[in-house]
Amino acid sequence: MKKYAIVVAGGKGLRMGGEIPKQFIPVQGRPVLMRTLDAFHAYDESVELIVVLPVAQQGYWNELCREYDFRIPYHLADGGETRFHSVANGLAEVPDGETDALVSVHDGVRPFVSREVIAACYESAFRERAAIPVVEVVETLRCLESNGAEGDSITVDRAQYRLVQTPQAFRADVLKTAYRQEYRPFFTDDASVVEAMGVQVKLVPGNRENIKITTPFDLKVAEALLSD
Ligand SMILES: Nc1ccn([C@@H]2O[C@H](COP(=O)(O)OP(=O)(O)OP(=O)(O)O)[C@@H](O)[C@H]2O)c(=O)n1
Ligand SMILES: C[C@](O)(CO)[C@H](O)COP(=O)(O)O
Repeated sequence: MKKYAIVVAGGKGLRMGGEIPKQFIPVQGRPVLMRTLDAFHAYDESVELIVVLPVAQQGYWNELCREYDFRIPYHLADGGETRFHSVANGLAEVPDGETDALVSVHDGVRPFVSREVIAACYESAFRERAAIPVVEVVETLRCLESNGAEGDSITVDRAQYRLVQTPQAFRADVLKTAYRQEYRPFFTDDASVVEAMGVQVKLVPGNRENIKITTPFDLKVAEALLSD
């Protein structure tokens, strides 16, 4: 069965700030995005990788690939206005009609996804059509009431919630059909897009190290995870 992985790195990284886009920042000497692609290649060399990058960053990325002698093959697609649009651009690189192919979508800034989680997502998507990794909430959770004022909130049952990670894996035809929908602001991941057309999404256990490098603090965590 053919497997694709769309690795999205088309965002602006506003919460990270800084000169270098966060997907290119070296962590323990290797750029984040390369580490993410390494993880998929280590899982299965036959996975076809599709990297989504803003047009303005593609030249810099090509330079980095030369500098680091990065040889893992991949297709390149252009970043879009939102994550939804970036995924849609990546999905255009997956040929139509490969009805039994599987496609996963992974954040380029989640380099610590485990091989087991990647495997579990593809395997579950093969059986169930759609699968995403999640982890339990380990802190007490409060819901802000009506106007979101901090004094006006209640504790909710954390057992009823999960934190969502990527890769999010799907049968190719399901994902392609879902991404023909009009963009809606609550499409913050791929599961929400697929669910909007009535497909149920299976949850599989994620790995807690699979953080989304979003803020400068996350970079410190990433350095620490690699220093063991
Ligand atoms: N237009 C966009 C927006 C986001 N992403 C990707 O989606 C993933 C998750 O987004 P996030 O980490 O929040 O990245 P940014 O949108 O870049 O961050 P911020 O919201 O801080 O600007 C990232 O790999 C990001 O590059 C993308 O491909 N295209
Ligand atoms: C897809 C995602 O990483 C799952 O947790 C997340 O929804 C991306 O959200 P962001 O606000 O664009 O970081």
